[in-house]
Amino acid sequence: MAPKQLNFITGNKNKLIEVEAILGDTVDLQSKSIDLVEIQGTIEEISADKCRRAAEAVQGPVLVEDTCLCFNALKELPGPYIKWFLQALGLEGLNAMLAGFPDKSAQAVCTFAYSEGPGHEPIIFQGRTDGKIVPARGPTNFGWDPIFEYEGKTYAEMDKAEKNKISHRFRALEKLKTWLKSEV
Ligand SMILES: O=c1nc[nH]c2c1ncn2[C@H]1C[C@H](O)[C@@H](COP(=O)(O)OP(=O)(O)OP(=O)(O)O)O1
Ligand SMILES: [Mg+2]
Repeated sequence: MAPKQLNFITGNKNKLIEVEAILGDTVDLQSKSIDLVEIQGTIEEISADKCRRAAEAVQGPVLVEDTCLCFNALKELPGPYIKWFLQALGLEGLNAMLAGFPDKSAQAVCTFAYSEGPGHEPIIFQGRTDGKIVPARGPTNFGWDPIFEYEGKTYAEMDKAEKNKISHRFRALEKLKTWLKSEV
């Protein structure tokens, strides 16, 4: 059964702002900031595990999301570990990682996981946007937005509405929305 309300658990306020903007009034969105432990593994394993932990933490239905930035030349690394690479190396360092490779292409991957509560298997919704890694351009308020270029503009150079029409997060939420409608 699809829920009428979603409780989005995230410690990242920029994610929440985008999710609110993309979902609009299609669903009643609640949220709670919890810093969840994240395991190592495939993208799907990490999201599902994060979802189970969130369901345990709030003892109820939850939505979580995990974002990856995959460099194709590096066999999709840093992937789910991008947060720690960004923190350690910064935007310039992420560019430098690709210095020895002609292929600068990358994929932004967003994986939502929804669970009805503790003991319920998470359902996964994934969206992907293909782009390339470039020297930083645009405002630096959200993660790696300034170095991810899609069709000539970095995410950071786009206004919010523009990013929210083509982003990995938008594409994942389209699938979530379809599921919400199909289960009514
Ligand atoms: O659209 C995005 N544009 C640019 N940067 C982004 C985006 N979305 C996530 N990010 C950054 C945040 C974090 O450095 C890493 C993902 O890590 P990730 O674990 O999914 O996010 P988080 O720890 O900040 O929040 P959460 O509490 O939901 O796990 O990429
Ligand atoms: Mg996280």
